[in-house]
Formats: sequence, C-alpha cells, structure tokens
Amino acid sequence: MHAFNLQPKKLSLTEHLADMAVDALIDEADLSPKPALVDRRGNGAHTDLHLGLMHASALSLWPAFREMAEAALDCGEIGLPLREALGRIGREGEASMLATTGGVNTHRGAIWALGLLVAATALEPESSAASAVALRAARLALLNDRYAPQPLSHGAQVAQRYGVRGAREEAQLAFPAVTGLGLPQLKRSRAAGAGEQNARLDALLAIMTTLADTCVLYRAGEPGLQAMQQGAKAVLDAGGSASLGGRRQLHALDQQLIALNASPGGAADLLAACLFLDRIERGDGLFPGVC
Ligand SMILES: CC(C)(COP(=O)(O)OP(=O)(O)OC[C@H]1O[C@@H](n2cnc3c(N)ncnc32)[C@H](O[C@H]2O[C@H](COP(=O)(O)OP(=O)(O)OP(=O)(O)O)[C@@H](O)[C@H]2O)[C@@H]1O)[C@@H](O)C(=O)NCCC(=O)NCCS
Ligand SMILES: Nc1ncnc2[nH]cnc12
Repeated sequence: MHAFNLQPKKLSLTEHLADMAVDALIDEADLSPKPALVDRRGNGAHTDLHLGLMHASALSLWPAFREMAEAALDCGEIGLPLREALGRIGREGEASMLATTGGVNTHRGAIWALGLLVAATALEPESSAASAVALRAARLALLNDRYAPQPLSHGAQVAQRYGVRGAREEAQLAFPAVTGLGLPQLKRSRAAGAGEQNARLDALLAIMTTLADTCVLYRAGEPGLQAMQQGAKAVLDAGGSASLGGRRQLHALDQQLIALNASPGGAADLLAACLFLDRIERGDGLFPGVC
C-alpha cells in the first residue's frame, strides 16, 4: 500500500482557477523587498500582519474562489444572479479570512478583485486576453448587489474625504492600474532581462505611481499618498528594481513609507490581480489536465 497517491490529480476548471488565484496571492506576499508591505523580510508598516498570516489567509480563500468560478459556470452569463452570488460568496470568504487571521483584515480588497477576475475567466475561459477578462469583471462590478451591506468602510471614508476612486471604482473601470500600468511594466521589465522578481517589483511600483490607494490615504493622508506615488516613480526613473540606482530609491521608499505608516495594501492586491491575469493570458496550464 502506498502512503501517497503520486498520480497527478486532474483538476476541474474551477479548481484550477482557485489554485491560480491563491498562487497569485502567495506570490505577491512572498515577493521581496516590497515597500512597507509584508514580505519575506518582515512586516513592513504593519503590527498585526506577518508572512505566515498572509499565507494562511490566502489558503483559506481557495474554497471561495472555486465557488465563485462555479457560480459563473452555473449562471453562464453576466447578470444580477451572478453578481449577487459573488457578493454572498465574497462575504463568506471574508468571514473565513477573518476566522483564520483572528480578525485581521489581510485580503479584503484581493477577494474583491480576484473574485471578479476568477468569475470573469470562468465565464469565457477561451477569451483570455487580460483586457477582455478585466472588461467582463468590470461589467460584473457595475451591477448593484441588493444584499451588500453599506458599512462606512475605511475606503468609503477616504473616498468621500479626498474625492478619490477606491477598490470598487478600480474594478468598475476594468482595472486600469493593472491592465494599463502593472501588466505592461511586468512585460517591459521581463523583456529588458530584469529577472522575474525584479519585473514583479517593477509592476507593483508602476501600479503605485498613480493608484489612489485608500489604505495609504486612511493611514497617512495625502502626504502618504504623494510619497507613495512619487517614490515609486523615482525607483522606475532610476532604472527599476534590477538597477543599483533603483534599489537605492526602493530602499529609501521603504523607509519613508514605514515612517509614515503608509502601507500600500491596495496596490499589493492589484499586483496579485496582475499576476493572475498574466498567468491566464499566457494560458499557464489552464486547459491541459483540466477536466
Ligand atoms: C468593494 C469592496 C472592495 C469594498 O470597498 P471599500 O473601499 O468600501 O472598503 P474597504 O474596507 O476600505 O476595502 C477596500 C480594500 O481594497 C484595497 N484597496 C485600497 N485602495 C484600492 C484601490 N484604489 N484599488 C483597488 N484596491 C484598493 C484595500 O485592501 C488591502 O488593504 C487591506 C489592509 O489594509 P489595512 O490598512 O492594513 O487594514 P484595515 O483593516 O483597513 O485598517 P487598519 O485598522 O489595519 O489600519 C487588505 O485587506 C488588502 O486587501 C482595501 O482595504 C468589497 O470589499 C465589497 O464590497 N465586498 C463585499 C462583498 C462582495 O461583493 N464581494 C464580491 C466578491 S467578487
Ligand atoms: N503583502 C501585503 N502586506 C500588507 N498588506 C497587504 N494586503 C495585501 N497584500 C499585502
């Protein structure tokens, strides 16, 4: 008798999409050195988060992502039934995240972004260009979930105060920070031979150059947001993460954001969305072995 069954398991499409979403979250968490975020080096600007918690949180979301993909297959089209199913599953996913982390908000924005993208991919897996998937996700995000509670979230508070667009609008606009900035930078840095980790850091920085990250605004106000956007631009202008000049700027940005308590958690979520879309677009194992 064998202790392990070493036969590769055939994954269903929905299982495969859940794997890809969780992989994207784990890759984002592990990527180092990220400015003021949790990574392999430490906790950045956070006192209540650490890498183990980010991993546990990511893994706890696997059933929710699979269920969102299943809901998309069941509904078969963009409409209110699917939007409201996603809202319900997303809220249940948030509850299991909070149960796993002891009440710490690790991935609220990521559940939203990746949940929409997973469902949008499952609806039409053969239409896998990042912009097409993001557009389907946007059409879902534009629908009004009648059962969504309307709490005065941190994002809603700063959106009102500073007149910025938050996570909801980013999705409704088809993720411009991802498809217009993060993904193109990822590809440019790869093509320039930066190496995969540096290319991913550059993608994160490209997202940070313009994003109205409501986590940063809530924690550090407009000075924090300006420091994030200008500092990220300075790294890219200096040659990016693969260059010595860029690394010096990245180190300075890390120190500055930590001093301001300005954690770009929204940008980190969008990097995970970017890594997910990159894999979908490249067709990384989406169909082979999938039943
Ligand atoms: C539509 C929702 C996303 C709710 O959005 P809203 O803005 O109203 O709510 P927030 O609670 O503020 O959550 C938004 C999270 O999105 C991330 N984010 C921030 N800015 C942007 C942006 N411009 N674009 C995209 N994403 C953005 C961010 O998430 C990350 O940061 C979190 C950690 O932050 P931190 O400051 O440490 O923690 P807090 O607890 O907030 O504060 P402290 O006390 O610790 O200081 C971490 O979660 C990251 O993921 C924002 O936090 C959506 O959530 C919603 O409506 N959900 C309902 C269910 C649903 O419909 N689901 C659909 C499933 S597909
Ligand atoms: N690596 C990270 N650090 C802090 N907050 C985050 N939210 C999503 N990813 C994060």
